[in-house]
Formats: sequence, C-alpha cells, structure tokens
Amino acid sequence: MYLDDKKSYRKFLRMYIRRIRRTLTFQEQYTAAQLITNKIMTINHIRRSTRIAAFIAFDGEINTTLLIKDLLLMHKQIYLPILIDSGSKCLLFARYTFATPLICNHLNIYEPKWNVRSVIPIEKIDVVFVPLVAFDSSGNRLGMGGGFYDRTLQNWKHQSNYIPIGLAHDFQKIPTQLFPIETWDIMLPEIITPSYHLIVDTH
Ligand SMILES: Nc1nc2c(c(=O)[nH]1)N(C=O)[C@@H](CNc1ccc(C(=O)N[C@@H](CCC(=O)O)C(=O)O)cc1)CN2
Ligand SMILES: Nc1ncnc2c1ncn2[C@@H]1O[C@H](COP(=O)(O)OP(=O)(O)OP(=O)(O)O)[C@@H](O)[C@H]1O
Repeated sequence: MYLDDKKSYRKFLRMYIRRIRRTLTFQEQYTAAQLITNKIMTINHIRRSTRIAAFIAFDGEINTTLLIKDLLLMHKQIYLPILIDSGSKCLLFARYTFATPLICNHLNIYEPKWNVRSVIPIEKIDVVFVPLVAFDSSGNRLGMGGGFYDRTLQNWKHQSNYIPIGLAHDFQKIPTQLFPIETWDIMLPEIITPSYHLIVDTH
C-alpha cells in the first residue's frame, strides 16, 4: 500500500480509526452515549425539530440507542436509513417507533424492514444525524467508503431545509492538514461528540 496516493491514504485512515473504535469497552461506549445524548438534548434547534433521521450504530460507532429512546420519549418522529439495491446508492429513510422490528442488512447494520408507507422524502426531515469514520474542525467528513451519505446529502444546502449533523467519538477528529479531502465529500455544518459541539461555517 502507498500512502502517497489519496485513495490508499483514505483507506488506511478508515482502517486505523475503525480499529480503535472497535476496541472501546462497553463501559466506554455507554459513558460516551450518555454524554452525547445529554449534549444533544440541550441544543435548541434540535429540541425544536419534529422529524429526525438517526442511525443504528455498528462497528464501534457512537451508540445512538439512548439518544433515539429519549427523542422518541419527546415525541419526535424518528427515521432510520435503509439500503436498497437500486443502483442509485442513495439512502432511503423509514419511520422508526418503539414497535418497529429491525432487521440486519447485508452490511451487518440494523434497519427497519422496507415498507413503502414508512418511507419519507429527505426534504421533509429537519435534522439528519450522520455517522462518520473521521472528521476535522472544518466539517470535512470521511465515511465508510460506500459514498451513501455523500450521494444522499449532496443537495442539502441548495434544495432542502434539513441540516446534517455528524455524530462521533472525540478521537475521530483528525487535524485538517492531515485530512484527505475529495471533491464529492459533503461538508458537515455541525458535528457533535461527547465533549463538544462543533459549528462550522460551510458557506
Ligand atoms: N450505522 C451506520 N449506518 C449506515 C452507514 C454508516 O456508516 N453507519 N452508512 C454510511 O454510508 C451506510 C452503509 N455504508 C457502509 C459502507 C461500507 C461498509 C463496508 O465496507 N462494510 C464491510 C465490508 C463490506 C461487506 O461485508 O460486504 C466492512 O466492514 O469492511 C459498510 C457500511 C448506511 N447505513
Ligand atoms: N455525489 C456523488 N455522486 C456520485 N458518486 C459519488 C458521490 N459521492 C461519492 N461518490 C462515489 O462513492 C465512492 C465512495 O465515496 P467516499 O469514499 O467519499 O465514501 P464515504 O464518504 O467514505 O462513504 P459514506 O458517505 O457512505 O459514509 C467514491 O468512489 C465516489 O466516487
């Protein structure tokens, strides 16, 4: 592997951070989940929103179970991404309630069972919580490498009212000078970790 080409460097960075993420203990994950949930509950524009897209964590991502539970208890409408084999590689968002069964997809991620009536156009969502592998203080985001969120969010600034917000562990932050940016990467205007709430000017 050669780290002087960007593709290999992105692959290396993903592998490196994913490996650290997977070594977190249950206690570390639980503490992080409590801290990030408490932080999110204090953010006014999230408290005011009605429809929120979240994700079910896998591969050591920051655990969202407590967050989703608290948001449901606040009577927010929660949506989760589902992957469909359409070739478009865009995500669909389906309604999730305490009564919704989750199934494990081919990438080992839990998602609601596909049902045409539970899917909502992304334009109707207020806040989209976005998983990520690495980020920097300018709002750059590196994901799992499928390009799903990059494609799904590509028009958010121009055609939509929703705001994408990255959720991550603190250690997933990379110095900007080391960040391998690609032209198609979507910049995140906000990123929340257990310790801070980063607000970026993406204009
Ligand atoms: N929680 C969560 N949900 C999510 C995402 C995510 O990053 N986190 N995604 C964000 O886009 C989408 C799924 N994207 C993914 C892209 C690539 C791989 C991946 O490379 N997985 C395997 C290898 C592939 C395989 O087994 O076929 C791996 O772990 O290496 C996984 C998920 C939609 N849902
Ligand atoms: N808006 C887009 N339109 C077409 N192709 C895209 C777009 N965004 C990303 N891609 C393609 O998807 C592939 C994976 O992109 P990338 O490595 O940035 O994924 P990622 O951001 O890490 O993953 P994800 O967004 O799923 O978490 C790249 O080969 C890229 O060419």
